Amino acid sequence: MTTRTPLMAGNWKMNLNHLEAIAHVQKLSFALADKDYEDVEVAVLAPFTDLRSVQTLVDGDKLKIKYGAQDISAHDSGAYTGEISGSMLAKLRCTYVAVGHSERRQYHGESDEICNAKVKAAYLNGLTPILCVGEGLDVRKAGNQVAHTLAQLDGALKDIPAEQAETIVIAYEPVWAIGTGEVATPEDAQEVCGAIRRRLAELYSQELADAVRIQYGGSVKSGNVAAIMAQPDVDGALIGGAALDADEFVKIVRFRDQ
Ligand SMILES: O=C(CO)COP(=O)(O)O
Repeated sequence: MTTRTPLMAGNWKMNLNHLEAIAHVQKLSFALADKDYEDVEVAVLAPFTDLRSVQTLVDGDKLKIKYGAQDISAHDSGAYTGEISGSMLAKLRCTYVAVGHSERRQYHGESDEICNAKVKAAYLNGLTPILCVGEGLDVRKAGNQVAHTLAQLDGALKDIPAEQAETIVIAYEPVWAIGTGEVATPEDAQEVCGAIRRRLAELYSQELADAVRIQYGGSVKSGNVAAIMAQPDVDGALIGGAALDADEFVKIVRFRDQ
């Protein structure tokens, strides 16, 4: 049985300017000890304008925290005003990039095809995509959460070879649980995360499926993280609001103590 290192990633969304980002990462670095990183990977997904500052801090102080972006252009370079390319993110030594967050799907019209192109752009530049999938409330009420989420997964992974897909991180984020305080039950999270892993086994191989980390995201806090992490197919969390509070984020990283 493969052991998967849990990934606790804070998605700052459109919060923390570059000065606040420095203060926040410094706070995290003071609070987190070497032993916190022994069996957990810690990452922050920062706004583009923060990334250079975060990089300088992480490099200068040799911090173990990883960082990445919240979006990536599907294009390599050229006349795409306002876009940020994968090579620009790679130059800033980002490890991760979120793809297809529900807020991008909802407010920026990102389809599964666009997510697929962005996953490809991430791999082209040596970045690890955190592919976000998950259903809205209507779909959940109709009981179609698994089919809906797996269709998003299939769409985003189209033509992605196993050598790439084996490093992907999938974040299952039910839209109705994001920023609402309405956390999915651990059983809800396990149902869909388990289905995602089985689909990865069908699309690729059991070995690959066993290696891929699947996060849960949606109103994760220090008080509910342990029960969610206890589920066999949940390998980490993608944390929004609670990641903006450094003390709370550290408690989430230390989920085994909660
Ligand atoms: O969208 C999320 C992380 O990407 C979850 O946000 P909240 O933790 O604020 O619900």
